[in-house]
Amino acid sequence: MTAIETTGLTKAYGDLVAVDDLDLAVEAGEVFGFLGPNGAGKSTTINMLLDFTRPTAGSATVLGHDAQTEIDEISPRVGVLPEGFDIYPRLSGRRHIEFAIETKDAADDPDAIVERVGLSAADADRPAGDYSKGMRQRLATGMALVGDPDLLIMDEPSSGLDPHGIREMQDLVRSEAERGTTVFFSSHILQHVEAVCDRVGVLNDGELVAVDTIAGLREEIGGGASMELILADGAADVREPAASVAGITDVVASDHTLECTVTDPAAKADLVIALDRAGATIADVRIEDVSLETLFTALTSGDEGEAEPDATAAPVTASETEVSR
Ligand SMILES: Nc1ncnc2c1ncn2[C@@H]1O[C@H](COP(=O)(O)OP(=O)(O)OP(=O)(O)O)[C@@H](O)[C@H]1O
Repeated sequence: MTAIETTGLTKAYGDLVAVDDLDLAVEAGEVFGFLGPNGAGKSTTINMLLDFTRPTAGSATVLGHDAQTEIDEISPRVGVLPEGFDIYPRLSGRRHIEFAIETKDAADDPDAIVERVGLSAADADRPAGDYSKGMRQRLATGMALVGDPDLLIMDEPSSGLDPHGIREMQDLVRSEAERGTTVFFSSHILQHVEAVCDRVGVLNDGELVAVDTIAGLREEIGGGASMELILADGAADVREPAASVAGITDVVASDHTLECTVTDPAAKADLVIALDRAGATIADVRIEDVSLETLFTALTSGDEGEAEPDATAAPVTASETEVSR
């Protein structure tokens, strides 16, 4: 069964087409990453799935029901972690959870939910207005989990979380998926998506530019790994035999180092065999996959096929790679 299916889903604001003819299918039980740079149309898509916004054209079904005409069938079975969640500053965290339980007419234990999202019992008693951004995000996640939803829609769930919180959120997504929940996870931070998602859909300027596993996307972009070999007797003499291996390009020899680009994964072994036959003694080998940043820059800037390997990619700031325009 498909948990989410959109057909020609389109939303225009005047001349601006925020979501353009989107055909997307997310299978039940899947953790699906919805990726794209700022302004790509992710939130607009989510808003149409939840009938917060009406499409200009096309349609969507959620859990088998039409998102526009059967939202009352959908809402009780969906947990939503919205982007920019509003709190009631004077109400405690626990009261927020209790409120969500009452609204959904669910039977959850508020303390169990508080614990599940990593808030302490003492924090749960504090007014939510005093919470840090990360604590608010945990609270919003807890409210989304109320009623054991079949589908969890998370809009930038790692927003405001520290690295420890991000790991906990990823564990939580995995454990929800193990319970059979479908998770639709929107983000512009690639590592967060790669860590938890079975497949990703990449949105750019309102259009879906790719749907695949991260490994599949890497392959689609051209394999593009880089390989560096250290040769005991120097690299100059084996440049030619290396360059003649199918799937090996851009061979550069300097001193004892041979660097090249691998466009076909099978060529790595062929290169080692070719160098051995040419009499080279390989002292070390280093292989780098295409970086996520390079991969998504290629997907979202229209430079498909020009992905560069990690070794030559621009330095990544902090520990995150973001899709940026
Ligand atoms: N109510 C609105 N009126 C006019 N334009 C809008 C409206 N809502 C969204 N847009 C525009 O639609 C485009 C897509 O916005 P959207 O919020 O869906 O992107 P996003 O992928 O969720 O971005 P982000 O990662 O920054 O949250 C943007 O150009 C945005 O300015």
